[in-house]
Amino acid sequence: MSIPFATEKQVAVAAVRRACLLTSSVFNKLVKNETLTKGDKSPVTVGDYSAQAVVNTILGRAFPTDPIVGEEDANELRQESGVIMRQRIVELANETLTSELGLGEMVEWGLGPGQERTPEELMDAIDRGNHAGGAVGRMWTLDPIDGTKGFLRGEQYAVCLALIVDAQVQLGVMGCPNLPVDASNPDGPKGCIFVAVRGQGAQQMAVSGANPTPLTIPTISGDSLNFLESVEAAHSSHSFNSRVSSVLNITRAPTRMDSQAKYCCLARGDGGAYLRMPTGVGYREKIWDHASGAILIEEAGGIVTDSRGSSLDFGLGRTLGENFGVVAAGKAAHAKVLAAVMQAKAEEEEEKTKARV
Ligand SMILES: Nc1ncnc2c1ncn2[C@@H]1O[C@H](COP(=O)(O)O)[C@@H](OP(=O)(O)O)[C@H]1O
Ligand SMILES: [Mg+2]
Repeated sequence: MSIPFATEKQVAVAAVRRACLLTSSVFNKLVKNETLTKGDKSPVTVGDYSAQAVVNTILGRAFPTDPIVGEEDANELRQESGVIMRQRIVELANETLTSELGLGEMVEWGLGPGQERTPEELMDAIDRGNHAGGAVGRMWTLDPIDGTKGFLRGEQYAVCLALIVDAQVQLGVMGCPNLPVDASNPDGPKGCIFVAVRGQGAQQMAVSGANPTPLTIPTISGDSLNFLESVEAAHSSHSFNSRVSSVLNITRAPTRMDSQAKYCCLARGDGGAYLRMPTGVGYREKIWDHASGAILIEEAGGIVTDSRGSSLDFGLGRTLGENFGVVAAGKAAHAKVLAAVMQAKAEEEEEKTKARV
């Protein structure tokens, strides 16, 4: 009997690995004209666009009928003002698609020497990420550089790809090129890929594929629980998390980190819980910011819900339309953390009411 999603896993790991090599090559080296600000005020770089071009090209070749929900689109690049960025993206994407990595995946997936794509093909590949999402059928979701702000600061970022079937995440692959392989040796080797397949467990490996290691979230006792949270206070309320820490008598400072690398760290026990609390009304979390992280945690033996305890619903389109925030933790810690979140919310509400009267 064949192993479910074996080909999908192989293709997704190859695509994420190439995107990791690409993004590492521009990491810390971006120059003027290689970054722009999107309509929602968030930054996007030639790294984000070219990584999406590469991953979507590989997926388009391996699974031509699968739709993709990707973070970026090529609208800005198709304008006259996007010419310089477009040229650089074409150069980076082709360098990556044609490189000979000796990984045995070349010809079949349209990779390797002589496989250059035209600028039009690469812009179309980026725009293959325009799918609206939904609850029925297969679709991939891609964040080519999650944590673009971390990427620009020279800190953490992740290439995140997941396969969703009928609204359930079945496969998640995350590449964290700047994450230490071993958290207890922060100055040691960096660059990890995390893989999870529904019912088949979670793994960490080197970007090369070497040293695959199964991951299980360790049971963390009350005293040593600590939080992982966003660096950006605009993405997740630091003050609310500190209120939750007080409820739980947590004295350790939270570990602040950009991107879904937080889920990866939680899966290997480098933190006790990931808390993401909305900072204001209106923002809806995007499916590409959570799909691969959520399956990694579940397959490593943990639980992921929103801040009200509901499961994340990946079948409502490009956003997690009905969810508010995220609470992820090992099985033993999750209920405790969720209860503390509820209590902290009630206390906050009470203080607001008192302040009004
Ligand atoms: N107001 C907001 N609230 C929550 N998340 C937000 C947000 N504005 C942007 N984001 C998302 O936060 C992601 C980064 O998360 P984190 O803070 O954990 O690193 C961004 O991903 P990109 O960097 O891919 O744009 C973006 O999708
Ligand atoms: Mg993102």
